[in-house]
Amino acid sequence: MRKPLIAANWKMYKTPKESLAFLSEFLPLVKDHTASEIAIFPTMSSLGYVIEATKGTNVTAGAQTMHWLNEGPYTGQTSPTMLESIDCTRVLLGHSERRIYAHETDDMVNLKLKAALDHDLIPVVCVGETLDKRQSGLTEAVLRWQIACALNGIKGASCGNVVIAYEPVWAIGTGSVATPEQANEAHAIIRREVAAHLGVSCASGMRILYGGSVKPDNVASLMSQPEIDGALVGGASLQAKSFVEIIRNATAA
Ligand SMILES: O=C[C@H](O)COP(=O)(O)O
Repeated sequence: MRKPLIAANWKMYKTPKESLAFLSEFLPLVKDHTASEIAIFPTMSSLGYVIEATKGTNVTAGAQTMHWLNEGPYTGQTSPTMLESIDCTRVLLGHSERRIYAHETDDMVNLKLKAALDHDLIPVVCVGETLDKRQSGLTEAVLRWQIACALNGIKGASCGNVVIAYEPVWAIGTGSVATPEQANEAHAIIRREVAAHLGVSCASGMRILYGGSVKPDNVASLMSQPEIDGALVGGASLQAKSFVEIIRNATAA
């Protein structure tokens, strides 16, 4: 049984003060929630504050990206050891906005995934096709390629905590959510590809989240699909009430 994970990706929103104001409204509203895990990925400037404020609660926090090396002359980067040093437990890897705007490649995502596993950080590896690729009938090929590259050289034994997020690029921030059936089909492709690399038992235990215009009123139908194990929420996670509604609706059925 895969426990759902509902995660907020705050992208480049919220100062530390705004992050803490969100938490003071949000944490009391979810304190008794046990039906899913809850995670927040704030900006790097807010991360330490959010980690401290969520200690001892049912909410955990993670970074939106990291480098794969422990230190070096890489201006602007944060390393896995630096995340560990502030008690960070999770990290997003290969988000399409990182792939597009920071030119992250599949090989870099693979290096980052290996580093995350070496440092016991729980990774959420993001994959997803562009509209152009979907319209050209290449969704399956893109997903299989991205998963194969990300998992290259990784052993099934170390897959326990890996989470995948399927985020069709055309659904991110557009209001054009994938239908539950489209998302379920994509998740099934991803799970089959994971099984081919890491084995069936690893794949069947792995959580695959859906991300892309998730809102309080569409999360339940997405979560009703057998292959969908949670959500990675952008815009609708920025308001505490809306994110709480998503968390509740995701596991209400
Ligand atoms: O990481 C989250 C996704 O990019 C989805 O963002 P969105 O919910 O604003 O579409």
